[in-house]
Amino acid sequence: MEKLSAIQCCGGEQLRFKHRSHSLNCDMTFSVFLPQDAQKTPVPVIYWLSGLTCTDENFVTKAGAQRFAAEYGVAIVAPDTSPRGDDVPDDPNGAWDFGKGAGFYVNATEQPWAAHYRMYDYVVTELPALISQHLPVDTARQSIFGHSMGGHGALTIALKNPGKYRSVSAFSPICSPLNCPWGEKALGQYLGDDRSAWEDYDTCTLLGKAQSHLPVLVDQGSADSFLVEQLKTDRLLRASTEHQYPMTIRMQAGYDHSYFFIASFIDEHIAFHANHLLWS
Ligand SMILES: N[C@@H](CCC(=O)N[C@@H](CSC=O)C(=O)NCC(=O)O)C(=O)O
Repeated sequence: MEKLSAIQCCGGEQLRFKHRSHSLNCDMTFSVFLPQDAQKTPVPVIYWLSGLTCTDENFVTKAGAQRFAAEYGVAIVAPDTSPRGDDVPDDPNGAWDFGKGAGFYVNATEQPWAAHYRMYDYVVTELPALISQHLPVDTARQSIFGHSMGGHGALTIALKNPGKYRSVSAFSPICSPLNCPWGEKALGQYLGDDRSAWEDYDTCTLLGKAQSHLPVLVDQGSADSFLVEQLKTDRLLRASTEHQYPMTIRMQAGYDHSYFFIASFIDEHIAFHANHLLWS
């Protein structure tokens, strides 16, 4: 693991690393905020999963999360959103909602994607092992959150791995990739035509299979231009009611899909996770 940068921030450090990923078969970068407390003792960790078109840097530079992570003494790890490099296949037409920048946090089974597009394994297994080996983080105390495609990633990963994460939250998540154009485009190519294989990565379907409940917080802006066609928060509301899965879903009046929305509520999301990581 090679350290690319280290910048003092809010009493702690904003770090960036590069490493060879065996899950993704390529070189990857990721960012980590370590609070000052990490100089004394391993700290709990929250994973942030970004959305379409993002790298590890969007969240680091736009969300304003470091001040609150420092306050609660938690690390935040922000991976990239897809495999990278010249050997990694991309959308032939250069689309922004498929291929590089759009890994969808799944393990692809179809060619030519299967050799590299394994973001699920990368986030769930490889990255936690790597950071616990090299950084002062306590991966027995983990939570996960994300935005849009990353909100879908956070929710599905938490639901598929009971006991691994203490809490999950999402801003503007894609609630049911089985039922929206972004999801149909990505899962259809990464996983193939058999839609039953997609159910394993569909939050609304996974809620119906859950044997236990973890704390869930979702924020959605009412002025989000993707809400009706892509995100479909109404489906999440219906599924949580139908399957009696308790969660807090808040419609935030007037907010759009941008990082200005995330920055407006990031303090509440970090406090929510800190509550479960530090005191429960
Ligand atoms: N390029 C697109 C807009 C893409 C976009 O809005 N991406 C969002 C995530 S969308 C769902 O996963 C994002 O987080 N962008 C990065 C940022 O820093 O804002 C278009 O032109 O419409």
